[in-house]
Amino acid sequence: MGGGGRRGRNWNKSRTQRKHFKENRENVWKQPKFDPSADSNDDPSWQPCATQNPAFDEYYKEQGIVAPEEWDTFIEVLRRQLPAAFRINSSSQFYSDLRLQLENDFTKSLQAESIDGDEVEAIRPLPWYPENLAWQSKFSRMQLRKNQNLERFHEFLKLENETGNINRQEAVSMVPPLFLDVHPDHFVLDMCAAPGSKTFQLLEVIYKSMKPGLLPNGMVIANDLDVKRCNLLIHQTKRMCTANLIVTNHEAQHFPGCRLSKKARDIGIEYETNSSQLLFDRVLCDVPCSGDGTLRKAPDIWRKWLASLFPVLLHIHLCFKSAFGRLNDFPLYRNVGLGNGLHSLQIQIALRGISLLKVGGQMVYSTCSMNPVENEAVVAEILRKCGGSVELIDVSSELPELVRRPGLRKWKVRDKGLWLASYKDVRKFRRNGIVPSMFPSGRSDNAISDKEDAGHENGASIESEDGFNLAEDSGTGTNDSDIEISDLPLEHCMRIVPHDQNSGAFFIAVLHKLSPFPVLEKPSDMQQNVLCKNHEPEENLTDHLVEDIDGVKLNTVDGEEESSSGADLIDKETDVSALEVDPCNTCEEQDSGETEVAVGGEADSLKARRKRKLQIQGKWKGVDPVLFFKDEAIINSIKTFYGIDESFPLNGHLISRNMDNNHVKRIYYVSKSVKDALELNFLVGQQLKIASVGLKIFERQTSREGTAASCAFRITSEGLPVILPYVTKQILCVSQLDFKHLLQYKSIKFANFVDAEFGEKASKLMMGCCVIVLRKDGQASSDPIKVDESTIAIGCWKGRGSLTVMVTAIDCQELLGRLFTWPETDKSSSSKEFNGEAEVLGLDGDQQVKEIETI
Ligand SMILES: C[S@@+](CC[C@H](N)C(=O)[O-])C[C@H]1O[C@@H](n2cnc3c(N)ncnc32)[C@H](O)[C@@H]1O
Repeated sequence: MGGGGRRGRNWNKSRTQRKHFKENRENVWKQPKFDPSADSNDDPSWQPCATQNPAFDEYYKEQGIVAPEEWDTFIEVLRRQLPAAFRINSSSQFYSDLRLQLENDFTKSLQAESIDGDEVEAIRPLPWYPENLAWQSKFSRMQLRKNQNLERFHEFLKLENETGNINRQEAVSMVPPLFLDVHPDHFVLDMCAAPGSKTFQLLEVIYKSMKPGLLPNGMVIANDLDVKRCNLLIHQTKRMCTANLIVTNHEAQHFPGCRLSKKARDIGIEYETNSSQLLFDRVLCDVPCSGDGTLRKAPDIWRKWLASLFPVLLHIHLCFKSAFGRLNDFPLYRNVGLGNGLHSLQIQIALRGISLLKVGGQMVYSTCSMNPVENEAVVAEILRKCGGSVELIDVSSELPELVRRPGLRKWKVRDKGLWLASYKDVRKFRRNGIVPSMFPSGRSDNAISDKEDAGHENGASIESEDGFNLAEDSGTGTNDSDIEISDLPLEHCMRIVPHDQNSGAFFIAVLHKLSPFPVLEKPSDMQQNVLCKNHEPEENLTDHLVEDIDGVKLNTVDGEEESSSGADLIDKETDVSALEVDPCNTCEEQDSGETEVAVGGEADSLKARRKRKLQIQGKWKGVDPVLFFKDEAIINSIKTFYGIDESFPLNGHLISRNMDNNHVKRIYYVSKSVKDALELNFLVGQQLKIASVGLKIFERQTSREGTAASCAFRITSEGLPVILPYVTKQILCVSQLDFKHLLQYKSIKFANFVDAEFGEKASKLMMGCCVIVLRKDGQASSDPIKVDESTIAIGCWKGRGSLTVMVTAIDCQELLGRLFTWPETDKSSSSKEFNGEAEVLGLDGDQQVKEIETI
């Protein structure tokens, strides 16, 4: 459905896409996995101890995560169910209608239904989220499902969630993108993006105020390491129907630099935007973390803190506590261990993010963990590693309604039952797992001597120590005067805790890149020489930084482990892999002499040949190749059939994922920004492993009436908003009544349209796909079609005797409701009505829609 604008983009999806989406994406309004309210409110066997964990208490009390006098409130709120929150998609064509519906209709009607005369507002906008676009409901998902009085609201949430008009998202998870300060022309990298709620938010900003038929200059690259979660990300973001997104599947800490080689630049190959590397204005670094900030949403985390224990140990633990009246120190620290274990990875990912940031750009580092080792310690290490090239921004005056606390400047590290105040407390045999950067000072120079450590190493076990103490008498015997305090301005970080505004917990830091990375503290002579020689320190240095941190060999750009000397590492740049044939692929154009030709000066032809060659290859095994679709015959047939205006940029913007042009089923559209990035990616040897790119705009189509259509491709629902202003043929305006009938009955014979003139015109369209635009109030049937933000259009199929909508049932339902008041929720009666009237009108309804399947 093409609303000429953003509305259509979000609720026009193919049947196939919807199916996949349903299978892959949790529709939280339908099938909650866990509902603590159900337990607490309805189930007498509910066990409060499921939300208790002495180890958790002990750990966070010691860290001073909240003041001692707040502790009880903090824990009490943590144990309560999390209010459901959701966001209106601000790029939806109907976003202001949705907001009005919430503000005027549901706010009042739900309050009237309020249970037990409860004073708490049934739903309310989150005060810190701009423009009343984010809302919180006091009802649990179970209440929404089971309470008849809430049914209309529940149906609303389900429908709008499925059509992409609203997104269910934990309130605090909405915060990091707000601090990223994204603009529509920004290149944004979302490093750990799945399942994609923040990516969706970023895309909304990129699309803000975009006119119909125009695409923003910016783009988002959303990356995730996990293939399955990448699929979730793809299906989540498909609801956004965007041409400005690339989804990639890399380890974020090794995200490709896509940097043109010096050699390539020397011979004149230049990336369109005159830059030689894919750099970003904004980076979101929402890293993998232990996740205890989501305890209210996922209460099983309470148990996971104890997961490594046998229940009997827990029992002993609790007995011990009651007998001796103090917290003991069993090794319950699964999450502490997890947090410690993630610390180095989090640093690596964040540093890679900084390295891919343009000078002047901003990065948000965030976690849903409360643990300072995953939070402040990581930020401190970034600042130390980057010298003065990165600053931590004070954003305390932004979003004043958002209650948050400054970051900590002191904390301790917990390891194997011991509290460690500084690195000198780390026993030698634990120094692989506990690193200096976990401590506030980040220093290793005061490490305990081997001699002192010998006792630990040779078997003086943890058990022999007094490991059952907290701060006052911690296992290492450290006292408060030993505790390190960071000299970095970590108070500029922010921590959101649950009891401040009835939310989950989150940690956020905003970093600003002031200059290229400095030279490493002690680079080897070789590195220094190479850096000076090439005058291009940044990428290489970044690579070294990563190497320095994790001690792991870098991957080369084509995925093979770097094993060469430092000089090679610099010299390799990206050109070698960019210009070489991928050994995994066979290519018609084997080109042993290409490099010499280039040096010999035939840069243009070489450039063209290389591009062509790389395009016909699929570099990444198991991933469909990304190819620029250039089949003139097909493109011309599409242009001619739909009369696509020359001003619509098609050339170079079409992508297929199939090497065989004769069997291309789907053609994707990419924005100029994505096109440029893809071109660069080809030039650098397809470093990006692209799982998904662009917007499906054309799809090969047939019907039960055969393939008589002179154009084999239909315009997809999601592609329609982009191309609608440029379509001059196969397009008709329809009256409100006939539009309503089309949505209701799905297929109408030409003779049965109320507006006979429209039926006549429709019968004269060419067989195949066409576009039907809803006529606006006051518009005459003879007026030319003008597309603006309020234009509503749908794709239809012109058959021999009838016109059939090519819009999914749920989209028809949503549009009917939105345009012509909501249909009854009683589906049985509405489908009966539909079938009965359809028979009278001689329609085949849904059945015919099903016949028009893609091939
Ligand atoms: C906190 S979640 C991200 C949530 C996401 N930003 C959102 O708002 O929907 C962390 C993600 O990092 C991914 N991940 C874990 N290790 C990674 C790595 N080394 N590189 C990239 N992604 C990674 C996980 O698969 C997971 O999807």
